[in-house]
Amino acid sequence: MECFGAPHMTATMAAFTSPRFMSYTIRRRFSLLKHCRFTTLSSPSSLLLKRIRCSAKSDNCVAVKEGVSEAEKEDYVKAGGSELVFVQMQQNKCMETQSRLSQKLPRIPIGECVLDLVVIGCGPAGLALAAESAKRGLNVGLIGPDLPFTNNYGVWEDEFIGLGLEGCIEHVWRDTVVYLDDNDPILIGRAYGRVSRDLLHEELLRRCVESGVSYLSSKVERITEAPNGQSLIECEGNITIPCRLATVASGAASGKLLQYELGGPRVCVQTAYGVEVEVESIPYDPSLMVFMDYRDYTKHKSQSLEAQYPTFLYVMPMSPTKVFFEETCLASKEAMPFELLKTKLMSRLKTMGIRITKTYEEEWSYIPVGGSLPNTEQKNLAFGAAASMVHPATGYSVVRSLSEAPNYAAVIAKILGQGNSKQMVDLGRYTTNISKQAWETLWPLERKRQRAFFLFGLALIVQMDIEGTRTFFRTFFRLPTWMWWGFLGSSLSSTDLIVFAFYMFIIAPHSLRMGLVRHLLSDPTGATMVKAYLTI
Ligand SMILES: CC(C)=CCC/C(C)=C/C=C/C(C)=C/C=C/C(C)=C/C=C/C=C(C)/C=C/C=C(C)/C=C/C=C(\C)CCC=C(C)C
Repeated sequence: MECFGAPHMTATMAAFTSPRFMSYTIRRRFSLLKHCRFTTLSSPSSLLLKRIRCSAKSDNCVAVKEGVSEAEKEDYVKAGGSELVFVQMQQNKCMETQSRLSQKLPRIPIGECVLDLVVIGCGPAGLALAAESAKRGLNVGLIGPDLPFTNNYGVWEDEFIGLGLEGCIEHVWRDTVVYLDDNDPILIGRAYGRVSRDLLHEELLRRCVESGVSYLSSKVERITEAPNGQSLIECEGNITIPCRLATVASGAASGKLLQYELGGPRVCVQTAYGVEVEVESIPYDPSLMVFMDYRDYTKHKSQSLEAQYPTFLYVMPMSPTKVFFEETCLASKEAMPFELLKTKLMSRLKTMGIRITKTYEEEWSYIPVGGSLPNTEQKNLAFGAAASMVHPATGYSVVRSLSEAPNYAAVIAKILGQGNSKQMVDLGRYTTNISKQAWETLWPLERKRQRAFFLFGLALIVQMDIEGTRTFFRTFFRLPTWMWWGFLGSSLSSTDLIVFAFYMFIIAPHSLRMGLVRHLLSDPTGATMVKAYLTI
Protein backbone atom coordinates (compact mmCIF):
# COMPACT_ATOMS: atom_id res chain seq x y z
CA MET A 1 0.00 0.00 0.00
CA GLU A 2 1.64 3.18 -0.87
CA CYS A 3 2.26 5.86 -3.45
CA PHE A 4 0.75 7.67 -6.21
CA GLY A 5 1.14 9.32 -9.51
CA ALA A 6 1.13 11.98 -12.18
CA PRO A 7 0.24 11.71 -15.82
CA HIS A 8 2.63 13.06 -18.33
CA MET A 9 5.11 14.77 -16.26
CA THR A 10 5.27 14.18 -12.63
CA ALA A 11 7.43 11.54 -11.26
CA THR A 12 8.40 11.55 -7.66
CA MET A 13 10.70 9.03 -6.29
CA ALA A 14 11.37 8.41 -2.68
CA ALA A 15 14.43 6.33 -2.60
CA PHE A 16 16.49 4.86 0.14
CA THR A 17 19.73 3.28 -0.76
CA SER A 18 22.71 1.74 0.87
CA PRO A 19 25.36 -0.76 -0.03
CA ARG A 20 23.29 -3.29 1.85
CA PHE A 21 19.76 -2.35 1.08
CA MET A 22 17.78 -0.35 -1.31
CA SER A 23 14.22 0.70 -0.83
CA TYR A 24 12.17 3.12 -2.69
CA THR A 25 8.75 4.25 -3.47
CA ILE A 26 7.91 6.12 -6.60
CA ARG A 27 4.83 8.22 -6.85
CA ARG A 28 3.07 9.75 -9.73
CA ARG A 29 0.18 12.08 -9.17
CA PHE A 30 -2.18 12.55 -12.03
CA SER A 31 -3.00 16.16 -11.70
CA LEU A 32 -0.61 18.58 -10.17
CA LEU A 33 3.00 19.22 -10.84
CA LYS A 34 4.00 20.07 -14.35
CA HIS A 35 7.69 20.55 -14.47
CA CYS A 36 9.26 18.04 -12.19
CA ARG A 37 11.59 15.28 -12.98
CA PHE A 38 13.13 13.01 -10.48
CA THR A 39 15.37 12.68 -7.52
CA THR A 40 15.79 10.68 -4.41
CA LEU A 41 14.50 11.18 -0.93
CA SER A 42 17.79 10.28 0.55
CA SER A 43 21.10 10.37 -1.21
CA PRO A 44 21.20 9.13 -4.77
CA SER A 45 23.83 6.51 -5.21
CA SER A 46 25.15 4.47 -8.04
CA LEU A 47 23.44 1.49 -6.47
CA LEU A 48 20.10 3.18 -6.68
CA LEU A 49 20.71 4.33 -10.19
CA LYS A 50 21.61 0.83 -11.23
CA ARG A 51 18.07 -0.10 -10.43
CA ILE A 52 15.96 2.89 -11.19
CA ARG A 53 16.02 5.47 -13.79
CA CYS A 54 13.65 8.23 -14.62
CA SER A 55 13.54 9.55 -18.07
CA ALA A 56 14.22 13.25 -17.92
CA LYS A 57 12.79 13.64 -21.41
CA SER A 58 9.43 12.05 -20.95
CA ASP A 59 9.17 12.91 -17.29
CA ASN A 60 7.87 9.45 -16.71
CA CYS A 61 9.45 7.20 -14.18
CA VAL A 62 10.53 3.83 -15.39
CA ALA A 63 12.24 1.05 -13.57
CA VAL A 64 15.05 -0.36 -15.61
CA LYS A 65 16.52 -3.80 -15.50
CA GLU A 66 19.96 -2.84 -16.63
CA GLY A 67 22.50 -0.88 -14.66
CA VAL A 68 23.02 2.80 -15.20
CA SER A 69 26.60 3.91 -15.75
CA GLU A 70 28.31 6.74 -13.95
CA ALA A 71 28.35 8.64 -17.26
CA GLU A 72 24.59 8.33 -17.58
CA LYS A 73 24.24 9.43 -14.00
CA GLU A 74 26.28 12.52 -14.74
CA ASP A 75 24.21 13.20 -17.85
CA TYR A 76 21.13 13.00 -15.74
CA VAL A 77 22.46 15.46 -13.19
CA LYS A 78 23.53 17.79 -16.02
CA ALA A 79 20.04 17.52 -17.45
CA GLY A 80 18.79 19.11 -14.28
CA GLY A 81 17.69 16.15 -12.23
CA SER A 82 18.99 17.10 -8.84
CA GLU A 83 18.07 16.05 -5.39
CA LEU A 84 17.07 19.58 -4.66
CA VAL A 85 14.55 19.55 -7.48
CA PHE A 86 13.06 16.46 -6.02
CA VAL A 87 12.94 17.76 -2.50
CA GLN A 88 11.29 20.95 -3.68
CA MET A 89 8.87 18.99 -5.72
CA GLN A 90 8.02 16.77 -2.79
CA GLN A 91 7.53 19.76 -0.59
CA ASN A 92 5.33 21.52 -3.09
CA LYS A 93 3.29 18.44 -3.27
CA CYS A 94 3.07 17.68 0.40
CA MET A 95 2.10 21.19 1.33
CA GLU A 96 -1.32 20.48 -0.10
CA THR A 97 -2.13 18.12 2.70
CA GLN A 98 0.66 17.55 5.21
CA SER A 99 2.20 20.09 7.58
CA ARG A 100 5.89 20.83 7.31
CA LEU A 101 7.83 19.67 10.35
CA SER A 102 9.76 22.94 10.30
CA GLN A 103 6.56 24.95 10.61
CA LYS A 104 5.47 23.21 13.78
CA LEU A 105 8.65 22.15 15.57
CA PRO A 106 11.24 24.55 17.02
CA ARG A 107 14.62 24.51 15.29
CA ILE A 108 17.45 22.61 17.00
CA PRO A 109 19.56 25.32 18.65
CA ILE A 110 22.89 24.98 16.87
CA GLY A 111 26.02 25.43 18.97
CA GLU A 112 24.08 26.10 22.15
CA CYS A 113 23.69 22.76 23.86
CA VAL A 114 24.37 19.05 23.73
CA LEU A 115 21.16 17.18 23.00
CA ASP A 116 20.42 13.97 24.89
CA LEU A 117 19.23 12.14 21.80
CA VAL A 118 19.19 12.82 18.10
CA VAL A 119 16.79 10.77 15.99
CA ILE A 120 17.76 10.71 12.33
CA GLY A 121 14.83 10.12 9.97
CA CYS A 122 11.34 11.57 9.84
CA GLY A 123 9.23 8.59 8.85
CA PRO A 124 6.71 6.98 11.23
CA ALA A 125 9.43 5.18 13.20
CA GLY A 126 11.55 8.34 13.64
CA LEU A 127 8.66 10.59 14.65
CA ALA A 128 7.22 8.02 17.04
CA LEU A 129 10.56 7.42 18.76
CA ALA A 130 11.39 11.12 19.00
CA ALA A 131 8.01 11.90 20.58
CA GLU A 132 8.18 9.00 23.04
CA SER A 133 11.74 9.87 24.10
CA ALA A 134 10.96 13.55 24.62
CA LYS A 135 7.90 12.54 26.62
CA ARG A 136 10.30 10.88 29.03
CA GLY A 137 12.15 14.11 29.68
CA LEU A 138 14.99 13.79 27.17
CA ASN A 139 16.13 16.75 25.15
CA VAL A 140 15.47 15.29 21.70
CA GLY A 141 16.39 16.60 18.26
CA LEU A 142 14.98 15.19 15.06
CA ILE A 143 16.97 15.51 11.84
CA GLY A 144 15.94 14.63 8.29
CA PRO A 145 14.48 16.09 5.12
CA ASP A 146 11.16 17.86 5.65
CA LEU A 147 9.19 15.59 3.37
CA PRO A 148 5.70 14.18 3.47
CA PHE A 149 4.81 10.61 4.23
CA THR A 150 4.32 8.98 0.86
CA ASN A 151 3.20 5.54 2.01
CA ASN A 152 -0.38 4.48 2.54
CA TYR A 153 -0.17 1.68 5.03
CA GLY A 154 -2.59 -1.20 5.35
CA VAL A 155 -3.05 -2.56 8.87
CA TRP A 156 -5.16 -4.93 10.90
CA GLU A 157 -7.68 -2.63 12.54
CA ASP A 158 -7.30 -4.18 16.02
CA GLU A 159 -3.55 -3.54 15.99
CA PHE A 160 -4.02 0.13 15.20
CA ILE A 161 -6.75 0.47 17.82
CA GLY A 162 -4.27 -1.05 20.29
CA LEU A 163 -1.87 1.78 19.45
CA GLY A 164 -4.54 4.44 19.97
CA LEU A 165 -4.25 5.35 16.31
CA GLU A 166 -7.67 4.30 15.05
CA GLY A 167 -8.37 7.94 14.19
CA CYS A 168 -5.74 7.67 11.45
CA ILE A 169 -7.58 4.91 9.60
CA GLU A 170 -9.46 6.29 6.63
CA HIS A 171 -11.28 3.15 5.51
CA VAL A 172 -12.14 -0.06 7.35
CA TRP A 173 -13.28 -3.36 5.84
CA ARG A 174 -15.19 -5.53 8.28
CA ASP A 175 -13.44 -8.66 7.05
CA THR A 176 -10.54 -9.77 4.91
CA VAL A 177 -10.50 -12.47 2.29
CA VAL A 178 -7.87 -14.67 0.64
CA TYR A 179 -8.35 -16.43 -2.71
CA LEU A 180 -5.91 -19.20 -3.49
CA ASP A 181 -7.77 -21.00 -6.27
CA ASP A 182 -11.26 -21.22 -7.72
CA ASN A 183 -12.54 -23.03 -4.65
CA ASP A 184 -14.08 -21.27 -1.70
CA PRO A 185 -12.36 -18.08 -0.59
CA ILE A 186 -10.87 -18.03 2.91
CA LEU A 187 -12.52 -15.48 5.18
CA ILE A 188 -9.98 -14.32 7.71
CA GLY A 189 -12.39 -12.90 10.28
CA ARG A 190 -10.29 -9.80 10.96
CA ALA A 191 -11.03 -6.20 10.03
CA TYR A 192 -8.44 -4.42 7.90
CA GLY A 193 -7.87 -0.70 7.60
CA ARG A 194 -6.22 1.71 5.23
CA VAL A 195 -4.16 4.25 7.11
CA SER A 196 -4.35 7.83 5.91
CA ARG A 197 -0.75 8.95 5.50
CA ASP A 198 -1.87 12.54 6.09
CA LEU A 199 -3.64 11.77 9.36
CA LEU A 200 -0.78 9.57 10.60
CA HIS A 201 1.74 12.29 9.81
CA GLU A 202 -0.39 14.89 11.58
CA GLU A 203 -0.86 12.72 14.65
CA LEU A 204 2.82 11.80 15.06
CA LEU A 205 3.84 15.40 14.47
CA ARG A 206 1.34 16.54 17.11
CA ARG A 207 2.97 14.12 19.58
CA CYS A 208 6.40 15.58 18.75
CA VAL A 209 5.12 19.13 19.24
CA GLU A 210 3.50 18.27 22.57
CA SER A 211 6.56 16.53 23.94
CA GLY A 212 8.98 19.30 22.89
CA VAL A 213 11.03 17.71 20.11
CA SER A 214 13.22 20.16 18.17
CA TYR A 215 13.95 19.73 14.49
CA LEU A 216 16.52 20.37 11.78
CA SER A 217 15.66 19.89 8.12
CA SER A 218 18.88 18.47 6.78
CA LYS A 219 20.57 15.38 5.50
CA VAL A 220 23.01 13.60 7.78
CA GLU A 221 26.34 12.89 6.10
CA ARG A 222 27.97 10.92 8.89
CA ILE A 223 28.10 10.36 12.63
CA THR A 224 31.45 10.61 14.36
CA GLU A 225 32.53 10.38 17.93
CA ALA A 226 34.25 13.23 19.73
CA PRO A 227 37.16 12.43 22.08
CA ASN A 228 34.88 13.28 25.00
CA GLY A 229 32.41 10.56 23.99
CA GLN A 230 29.77 12.81 22.46
CA SER A 231 28.25 11.79 19.14
CA LEU A 232 28.67 14.42 16.46
CA ILE A 233 25.96 14.45 13.83
CA GLU A 234 27.53 15.96 10.73
CA CYS A 235 24.88 17.34 8.45
CA GLU A 236 25.11 18.86 5.00
CA GLY A 237 26.09 22.51 4.95
CA ASN A 238 28.83 21.92 7.56
CA ILE A 239 26.40 21.83 10.45
CA THR A 240 27.39 19.60 13.35
CA ILE A 241 25.00 18.71 16.15
CA PRO A 242 26.52 17.21 19.31
CA CYS A 243 24.47 14.74 21.31
CA ARG A 244 24.85 12.01 23.88
CA LEU A 245 23.28 9.32 21.73
CA ALA A 246 22.18 9.07 18.10
CA THR A 247 19.47 6.78 16.76
CA VAL A 248 19.22 6.16 13.04
CA ALA A 249 15.64 5.70 11.84
CA SER A 250 16.05 6.67 8.21
CA GLY A 251 14.73 3.46 6.71
CA ALA A 252 16.44 0.58 5.00
CA ALA A 253 18.84 3.05 3.41
CA SER A 254 20.73 3.74 6.58
CA GLY A 255 23.73 1.60 5.67
CA LYS A 256 26.20 4.43 5.52
CA LEU A 257 25.37 5.54 9.06
CA LEU A 258 25.33 2.08 10.63
CA GLN A 259 27.27 -1.15 10.66
CA TYR A 260 25.54 -4.48 10.05
CA GLU A 261 26.60 -8.01 10.94
CA LEU A 262 28.76 -9.53 8.27
CA GLY A 263 27.88 -12.75 6.48
CA GLY A 264 24.17 -12.60 7.24
CA PRO A 265 21.44 -13.94 4.96
CA ARG A 266 20.98 -12.26 1.63
CA VAL A 267 18.48 -9.49 1.27
CA CYS A 268 15.37 -10.47 -0.69
CA VAL A 269 12.86 -8.03 -2.09
CA GLN A 270 9.13 -7.45 -1.94
CA THR A 271 7.96 -5.54 -4.99
CA ALA A 272 4.53 -4.23 -5.85
CA TYR A 273 2.88 -2.09 -8.47
CA GLY A 274 -0.47 -0.53 -7.65
CA VAL A 275 -3.11 1.77 -9.07
CA GLU A 276 -5.99 3.59 -7.47
CA VAL A 277 -8.65 3.73 -10.12
CA GLU A 278 -12.27 4.25 -11.03
CA VAL A 279 -13.75 1.21 -12.73
CA GLU A 280 -17.10 0.34 -14.27
CA SER A 281 -17.58 -2.45 -11.74
CA ILE A 282 -15.52 -4.89 -9.73
CA PRO A 283 -15.99 -8.60 -9.20
CA TYR A 284 -15.31 -8.24 -5.47
CA ASP A 285 -17.53 -7.50 -2.50
CA PRO A 286 -16.71 -3.87 -1.54
CA SER A 287 -17.15 -4.68 2.15
CA LEU A 288 -14.19 -7.09 2.07
CA MET A 289 -10.52 -6.29 1.75
CA VAL A 290 -8.73 -8.77 -0.52
CA PHE A 291 -5.50 -9.58 1.29
CA MET A 292 -4.23 -12.00 -1.34
CA ASP A 293 -5.76 -13.17 -4.59
CA TYR A 294 -3.48 -15.89 -5.91
CA ARG A 295 -5.98 -17.23 -8.46
CA ASP A 296 -4.71 -18.20 -11.87
CA TYR A 297 -6.01 -15.35 -13.97
CA THR A 298 -3.86 -16.35 -16.94
CA LYS A 299 -5.39 -19.79 -17.20
CA HIS A 300 -1.93 -21.06 -18.10
CA LYS A 301 -1.39 -18.58 -20.92
CA SER A 302 1.59 -16.95 -19.33
CA GLN A 303 3.40 -19.80 -17.66
CA SER A 304 6.82 -18.28 -17.74
CA LEU A 305 5.81 -15.15 -15.82
CA GLU A 306 4.02 -17.14 -13.16
CA ALA A 307 6.86 -19.58 -12.82
CA GLN A 308 9.50 -16.92 -12.47
CA TYR A 309 7.66 -14.61 -10.09
CA PRO A 310 4.50 -15.85 -8.39
CA THR A 311 2.46 -12.76 -7.60
CA PHE A 312 -0.89 -12.02 -6.02
CA LEU A 313 -3.41 -9.23 -6.23
CA TYR A 314 -4.03 -7.03 -3.17
CA VAL A 315 -7.33 -5.18 -3.44
CA MET A 316 -8.82 -2.34 -1.41
CA PRO A 317 -12.30 -1.54 -2.71
CA MET A 318 -13.01 2.00 -1.55
CA SER A 319 -16.51 2.01 -3.10
CA PRO A 320 -18.30 -0.17 -5.68
CA THR A 321 -16.35 1.66 -8.42
CA LYS A 322 -13.27 3.17 -6.78
CA VAL A 323 -10.63 0.65 -5.95
CA PHE A 324 -6.94 0.23 -5.21
CA PHE A 325 -5.31 -2.76 -6.94
CA GLU A 326 -1.76 -3.82 -6.22
CA GLU A 327 0.07 -6.63 -7.99
CA THR A 328 2.51 -7.90 -5.39
CA CYS A 329 5.46 -10.22 -5.44
CA LEU A 330 5.65 -11.26 -1.79
CA ALA A 331 9.37 -11.97 -1.93
CA SER A 332 11.94 -12.83 -4.54
CA LYS A 333 15.71 -13.15 -4.65
CA GLU A 334 15.97 -10.55 -7.39
CA ALA A 335 13.56 -7.65 -7.61
CA MET A 336 10.72 -8.34 -9.99
CA PRO A 337 10.91 -5.66 -12.73
CA PHE A 338 8.17 -3.07 -12.30
CA GLU A 339 7.23 -3.18 -15.96
CA LEU A 340 6.54 -6.88 -15.55
CA LEU A 341 4.42 -6.26 -12.45
CA LYS A 342 2.46 -3.63 -14.32
CA THR A 343 1.96 -5.92 -17.31
CA LYS A 344 0.73 -8.66 -15.03
CA LEU A 345 -1.67 -6.33 -13.26
CA MET A 346 -3.15 -4.95 -16.46
CA SER A 347 -3.44 -8.37 -18.00
CA ARG A 348 -5.07 -9.73 -14.84
CA LEU A 349 -7.60 -6.91 -14.72
CA LYS A 350 -8.42 -7.37 -18.39
CA THR A 351 -8.96 -11.11 -17.93
CA MET A 352 -11.24 -10.36 -14.99
CA GLY A 353 -13.27 -8.01 -17.19
CA ILE A 354 -12.36 -4.93 -15.12
CA ARG A 355 -12.38 -1.75 -17.20
CA ILE A 356 -10.54 1.28 -15.81
CA THR A 357 -12.29 4.57 -16.54
CA LYS A 358 -10.01 6.87 -14.56
CA THR A 359 -6.64 6.53 -12.85
CA TYR A 360 -6.07 8.56 -9.72
CA GLU A 361 -2.78 7.30 -8.49
CA GLU A 362 -0.05 4.90 -9.34
CA GLU A 363 2.46 3.34 -6.99
CA TRP A 364 5.65 1.37 -7.05
CA SER A 365 6.87 -0.24 -3.92
CA TYR A 366 10.21 -1.89 -3.20
CA ILE A 367 10.81 -3.29 0.26
CA PRO A 368 14.02 -5.12 1.14
CA VAL A 369 13.24 -8.08 3.40
CA GLY A 370 15.61 -10.30 5.35
CA GLY A 371 19.29 -9.44 5.44
CA SER A 372 21.56 -8.91 8.41
CA LEU A 373 20.88 -7.40 11.79
CA PRO A 374 22.69 -4.26 12.86
CA ASN A 375 25.93 -4.82 14.70
CA THR A 376 24.90 -4.46 18.32
CA GLU A 377 28.42 -3.51 19.44
CA GLN A 378 28.20 -0.09 17.83
CA LYS A 379 27.43 3.01 19.82
CA ASN A 380 24.88 4.50 17.39
CA LEU A 381 21.43 3.02 17.77
CA ALA A 382 18.83 2.30 15.12
CA PHE A 383 15.07 1.96 14.93
CA GLY A 384 12.48 0.87 12.36
CA ALA A 385 13.64 -0.53 9.03
CA ALA A 386 17.19 0.71 9.75
CA ALA A 387 17.20 -1.68 12.69
CA SER A 388 16.00 -4.56 10.47
CA MET A 389 12.53 -4.42 12.08
CA VAL A 390 10.70 -5.20 8.82
CA HIS A 391 8.98 -8.60 9.14
CA PRO A 392 11.07 -10.77 6.80
CA ALA A 393 8.19 -12.94 5.66
CA THR A 394 5.54 -10.27 5.12
CA GLY A 395 7.26 -6.91 4.54
CA TYR A 396 5.12 -5.24 7.25
CA SER A 397 6.89 -2.98 9.73
CA VAL A 398 5.01 0.13 10.71
CA VAL A 399 2.92 -1.44 13.48
CA ARG A 400 5.98 -3.02 15.06
CA SER A 401 7.88 0.28 14.99
CA LEU A 402 4.97 2.23 16.44
CA SER A 403 4.28 -0.32 19.13
CA GLU A 404 7.92 -0.70 20.23
CA ALA A 405 8.68 3.04 20.30
CA PRO A 406 7.45 3.62 23.90
CA ASN A 407 9.45 0.76 25.38
CA TYR A 408 12.60 1.55 23.40
CA ALA A 409 12.34 5.21 24.38
CA ALA A 410 11.93 4.21 28.02
CA VAL A 411 15.12 2.15 27.88
CA ILE A 412 17.04 4.96 26.17
CA ALA A 413 15.80 7.41 28.81
CA LYS A 414 16.76 5.00 31.55
CA ILE A 415 20.29 4.39 30.33
CA LEU A 416 20.90 8.07 29.62
CA GLY A 417 19.62 8.76 33.10
CA GLN A 418 22.13 6.30 34.58
CA GLY A 419 25.04 8.62 33.88
CA ASN A 420 24.89 12.33 34.23
CA SER A 421 26.10 14.15 31.19
CA LYS A 422 29.59 14.58 32.67
CA GLN A 423 30.04 10.82 33.00
CA MET A 424 28.73 10.29 29.51
CA VAL A 425 31.03 12.91 28.09
CA ASP A 426 34.07 11.69 29.97
CA LEU A 427 33.64 8.01 29.37
CA GLY A 428 33.20 7.20 25.75
CA ARG A 429 33.54 3.49 26.37
CA TYR A 430 30.94 3.59 29.08
CA THR A 431 28.56 5.17 26.61
CA THR A 432 29.27 2.39 24.14
CA ASN A 433 28.29 -0.21 26.72
CA ILE A 434 25.18 1.75 27.48
CA SER A 435 24.18 1.55 23.81
CA LYS A 436 24.52 -2.19 24.05
CA GLN A 437 21.73 -2.28 26.62
CA ALA A 438 19.46 -0.49 24.19
CA TRP A 439 20.43 -2.81 21.35
CA GLU A 440 19.63 -5.77 23.54
CA THR A 441 16.19 -4.34 24.21
CA LEU A 442 15.53 -4.18 20.50
CA TRP A 443 17.15 -7.47 19.61
CA PRO A 444 17.18 -9.77 22.65
CA LEU A 445 17.99 -13.42 22.07
CA GLU A 446 14.30 -14.23 21.97
CA ARG A 447 13.71 -11.77 19.10
CA LYS A 448 16.75 -13.11 17.27
CA ARG A 449 15.33 -16.63 17.47
CA GLN A 450 11.99 -15.46 16.11
CA ARG A 451 13.76 -13.64 13.31
CA ALA A 452 15.82 -16.72 12.46
CA PHE A 453 12.53 -18.58 12.08
CA PHE A 454 11.06 -15.86 9.83
CA LEU A 455 14.20 -15.87 7.69
CA PHE A 456 13.84 -19.62 7.32
CA GLY A 457 10.25 -19.04 6.19
CA LEU A 458 11.34 -16.31 3.79
CA ALA A 459 13.96 -18.56 2.19
CA LEU A 460 11.26 -21.21 1.82
CA ILE A 461 8.81 -18.85 0.14
CA VAL A 462 11.25 -17.41 -2.41
CA GLN A 463 12.01 -20.82 -3.84
CA MET A 464 8.37 -21.83 -4.38
CA ASP A 465 6.56 -21.78 -7.67
CA ILE A 466 2.97 -20.58 -7.93
CA GLU A 467 1.43 -23.98 -7.21
CA GLY A 468 3.75 -24.53 -4.24
CA THR A 469 2.86 -21.06 -2.95
CA ARG A 470 -0.85 -21.80 -3.13
CA THR A 471 -0.41 -25.11 -1.28
CA PHE A 472 1.73 -23.36 1.32
CA PHE A 473 -0.81 -20.63 2.06
CA ARG A 474 -3.72 -23.10 1.97
CA THR A 475 -1.94 -24.82 4.86
CA PHE A 476 -0.94 -21.58 6.58
CA PHE A 477 -4.51 -20.26 6.72
CA ARG A 478 -5.78 -23.58 8.07
CA LEU A 479 -3.70 -23.13 11.21
CA PRO A 480 -5.55 -22.10 14.37
CA THR A 481 -6.29 -18.38 14.12
CA TRP A 482 -4.06 -17.37 17.03
CA MET A 483 -1.12 -18.96 15.27
CA TRP A 484 -1.26 -17.23 11.94
CA TRP A 485 -2.51 -13.96 13.46
CA GLY A 486 0.47 -14.10 15.80
CA PHE A 487 2.83 -15.06 12.99
CA LEU A 488 1.80 -12.08 10.88
CA GLY A 489 1.92 -9.72 13.87
CA SER A 490 5.32 -11.02 15.12
CA SER A 491 3.72 -11.78 18.45
CA LEU A 492 4.45 -15.52 18.65
CA SER A 493 7.25 -16.39 21.06
CA SER A 494 10.07 -18.61 19.82
CA THR A 495 8.39 -21.51 21.65
CA ASP A 496 5.05 -20.70 20.02
CA LEU A 497 6.85 -20.79 16.67
CA ILE A 498 8.00 -24.34 17.30
CA VAL A 499 4.39 -25.33 18.04
CA PHE A 500 3.40 -23.41 14.89
CA ALA A 501 6.00 -25.30 12.81
CA PHE A 502 4.91 -28.72 14.08
CA TYR A 503 1.24 -27.88 13.60
CA MET A 504 1.95 -26.76 10.07
CA PHE A 505 3.93 -29.93 9.44
CA ILE A 506 1.08 -32.10 10.70
CA ILE A 507 -1.67 -30.50 8.62
CA ALA A 508 0.46 -29.99 5.49
CA PRO A 509 -0.02 -32.22 2.47
CA HIS A 510 2.73 -34.76 1.86
CA SER A 511 4.56 -32.69 -0.78
CA LEU A 512 4.81 -29.66 1.51
CA ARG A 513 5.92 -31.82 4.44
CA MET A 514 8.76 -33.19 2.36
CA GLY A 515 9.60 -29.66 1.23
CA LEU A 516 9.75 -28.41 4.82
CA VAL A 517 12.08 -31.20 5.92
CA ARG A 518 14.30 -30.79 2.84
CA HIS A 519 14.49 -27.06 3.43
CA LEU A 520 15.31 -27.56 7.09
CA LEU A 521 18.12 -29.95 6.29
CA SER A 522 19.60 -28.23 3.25
CA ASP A 523 19.05 -24.48 3.43
CA PRO A 524 21.62 -22.47 5.43
CA THR A 525 18.77 -20.61 7.15
CA GLY A 526 17.69 -23.98 8.63
CA ALA A 527 21.05 -24.42 10.33
CA THR A 528 21.06 -20.78 11.46
CA MET A 529 17.60 -21.20 12.94
CA VAL A 530 18.59 -24.34 14.83
CA LYS A 531 21.72 -22.55 16.10
CA ALA A 532 19.65 -19.56 17.23
CA TYR A 533 17.33 -21.87 19.13
CA LEU A 534 20.23 -23.66 20.78
CA THR A 535 21.98 -20.43 21.85
CA ILE A 536 21.24 -19.52 25.43
C1 LIG B 1 3.83 -0.25 0.45
C2 LIG B 1 3.62 -1.39 1.30
C3 LIG B 1 3.90 -1.22 2.72
C4 LIG B 1 3.23 -2.58 0.82
C5 LIG B 1 2.87 -2.83 -0.56
C6 LIG B 1 2.93 -4.25 -0.89
C7 LIG B 1 1.83 -5.15 -0.34
C8 LIG B 1 0.48 -4.93 -0.86
C9 LIG B 1 2.13 -6.09 0.53
C10 LIG B 1 1.23 -7.10 1.02
C11 LIG B 1 1.75 -8.11 1.75
C12 LIG B 1 1.03 -9.24 2.26
C13 LIG B 1 -0.41 -9.37 2.01
C14 LIG B 1 1.75 -10.19 2.94
C15 LIG B 1 1.25 -11.42 3.49
C16 LIG B 1 2.16 -12.33 3.94
C17 LIG B 1 1.89 -13.62 4.55
C18 LIG B 1 0.51 -14.10 4.71
C19 LIG B 1 3.00 -14.34 4.92
C20 LIG B 1 2.96 -15.61 5.57
C21 LIG B 1 4.14 -16.27 5.72
C22 LIG B 1 4.19 -17.58 6.38
C23 LIG B 1 5.37 -18.27 6.60
C24 LIG B 1 6.66 -17.73 6.17
C25 LIG B 1 5.30 -19.54 7.28
C26 LIG B 1 6.43 -20.28 7.58
C27 LIG B 1 6.31 -21.62 8.12
C28 LIG B 1 7.39 -22.39 8.42
C29 LIG B 1 8.76 -21.87 8.30
C30 LIG B 1 7.14 -23.73 8.89
C31 LIG B 1 8.14 -24.56 9.21
C32 LIG B 1 7.83 -25.92 9.60
C33 LIG B 1 8.77 -26.83 9.90
C34 LIG B 1 10.19 -26.54 9.86
C35 LIG B 1 8.30 -28.19 10.32
C36 LIG B 1 9.41 -29.13 10.51
C37 LIG B 1 8.93 -30.30 11.26
C38 LIG B 1 9.59 -31.46 11.35
C39 LIG B 1 10.87 -31.71 10.74
C40 LIG B 1 8.98 -32.62 12.09
